[in-house]
Amino acid sequence: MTRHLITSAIPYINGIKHLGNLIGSQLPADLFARYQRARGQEVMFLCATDEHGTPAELAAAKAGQPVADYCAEMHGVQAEIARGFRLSFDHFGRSSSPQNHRLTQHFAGRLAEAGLIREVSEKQVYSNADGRFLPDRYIEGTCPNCGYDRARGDQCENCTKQLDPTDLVEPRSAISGSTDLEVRETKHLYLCQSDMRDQLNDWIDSKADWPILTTSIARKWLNDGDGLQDRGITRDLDWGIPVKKGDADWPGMEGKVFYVWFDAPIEYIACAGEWAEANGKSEADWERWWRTDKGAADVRYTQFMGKDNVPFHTLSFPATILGSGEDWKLVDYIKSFNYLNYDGGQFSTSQGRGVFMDQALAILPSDYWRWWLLSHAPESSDAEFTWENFQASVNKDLADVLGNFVSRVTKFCRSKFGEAVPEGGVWGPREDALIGDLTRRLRAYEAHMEAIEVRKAAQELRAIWVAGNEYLQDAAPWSTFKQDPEAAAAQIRLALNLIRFYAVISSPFIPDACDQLMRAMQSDDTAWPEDVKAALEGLAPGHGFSVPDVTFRKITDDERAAWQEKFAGTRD
Ligand SMILES: Nc1ncnc2c1ncn2[C@@H]1O[C@H](COP(=O)(O)OP(=O)(O)OP(=O)(O)O)[C@@H](O)[C@H]1O
Ligand SMILES: [Zn+2]
Repeated sequence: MTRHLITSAIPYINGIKHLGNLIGSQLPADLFARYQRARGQEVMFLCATDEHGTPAELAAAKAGQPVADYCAEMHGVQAEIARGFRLSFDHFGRSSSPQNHRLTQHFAGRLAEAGLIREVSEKQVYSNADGRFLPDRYIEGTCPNCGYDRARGDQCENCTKQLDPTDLVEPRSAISGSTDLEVRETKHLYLCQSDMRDQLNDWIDSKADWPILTTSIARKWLNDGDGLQDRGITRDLDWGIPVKKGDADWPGMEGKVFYVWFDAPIEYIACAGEWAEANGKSEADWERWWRTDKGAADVRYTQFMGKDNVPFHTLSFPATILGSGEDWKLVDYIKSFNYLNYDGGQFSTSQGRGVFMDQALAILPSDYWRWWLLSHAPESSDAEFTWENFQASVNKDLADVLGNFVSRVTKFCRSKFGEAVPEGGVWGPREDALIGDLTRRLRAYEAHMEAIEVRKAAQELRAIWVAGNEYLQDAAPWSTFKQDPEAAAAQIRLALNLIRFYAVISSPFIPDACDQLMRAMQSDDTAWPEDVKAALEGLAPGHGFSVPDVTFRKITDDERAAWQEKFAGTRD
């Protein structure tokens, strides 16, 4: 048995996530976790909300709430929506947890002892009216590049140029609007990533099996200009993890917090501690997933994320782990994704453009979305969500192929043989051929799932559903029945068993529908079909079943048109 530690990039707290976020991280991670559990492996699947940083503070201010309250509420909202999409996290934690505070301070202390943190004096904008420094988005002004008058301290939204707060012309505070600003010297901590460049380079070089998307982004930053840059890991903010060396104060760093990108990945580890606390487990119980000196040596760790998160996971976080000199588990495989775009443009949380997870669930059950998103995952290039494509895939794959098979088989059996698996007849060459075909396809499906080739796995699964339909079409039990009811019974016995077989193997993609099919087949035998023939004899003659309600319905043209119009603009 393999032990799989699986983490999804942790979604930022400042709003409900869109379908791009979902397919770029949480959903494929869930697919992999469900698959490994179905294969009998031990899985620890963790995710959390990413709660620190200026966007959270500003979103809370906009909502008129203290930032801690805002984050607690939004965490609840995101957790509820994750349940709606059947994301099977073992724990959905929070980067603001006490566990993450302790661990982040611990790592900073270890890195300082190892000489991997240096103090840098830098110039920052200070607002006299607000009595504070104005990092990143706390400052607005005119872009020196394009003249846009609402550029922010970290970036101009108009021309996309990356800025520093001191670059802005006629700067003002985003909090009070005050222009009574001055540039002051302040000290910050930098993680000496450049000292670890060779070590990181060797580590990346050893990952020959990683997706090119992952390694190419890592190499770009390793070799960019003068090579890997040191990164500021502290900020002048109130909300965040106070800068400390372990549990000791850090002289000169009073009132500062760690930068969100320093503490966010550490939450992957802290989240396991939160899981232990929430489930009455011990320290040893979570450390056996994370400490190679405490039982995690045989763990395989896989991370899932969109491409913009790759530098932090291939360089910064490994630098933190390696630099600590402690035996923490390093990631074994990083599955990264390109972007899913929305109907000719980009999904955008800040502009409210696209379909958001709550809106998706309000119009259709999660399986419809899971199937479309996973079967169109942006793996080799960016992908695009269009309503036409969504309608076509759902109607064809889910309604016409899978749903129709279930409905025809169960209804035909009920009308001719009653609501139990019929007895009589034997299987012949046609059934042998089908079993041979299904066996080959199932092994291919397993290989794609192991390799986390999401689209290929979906294609193979669809082909397995199609094979059942073709068999049914070819065997035509409704005609056979007229001359040879026994032969028709054997065909339908196979087809009913195929429904259970489908429910078992499709469950990582469409778990609710599969639960429904298992109930209809009155079976709780979810064992993975190692031997396809044996699996197709699992439901013996006389085993009861019921005709399920419509498994998947079709999306009408009117619905498609209405949704297209409803989601054409932006959400407020
Ligand atoms: N359009 C997209 N397609 C696929 N993955 C995406 C897309 N946009 C963001 N992601 C990924 O979603 C995950 C969660 O992202 P996060 O909550 O940090 O939002 P984000 O990257 O700020 O995106 P946005 O501002 O659009 O919400 C990350 O792994 C990110 O790389
Ligand atoms: Zn600009």
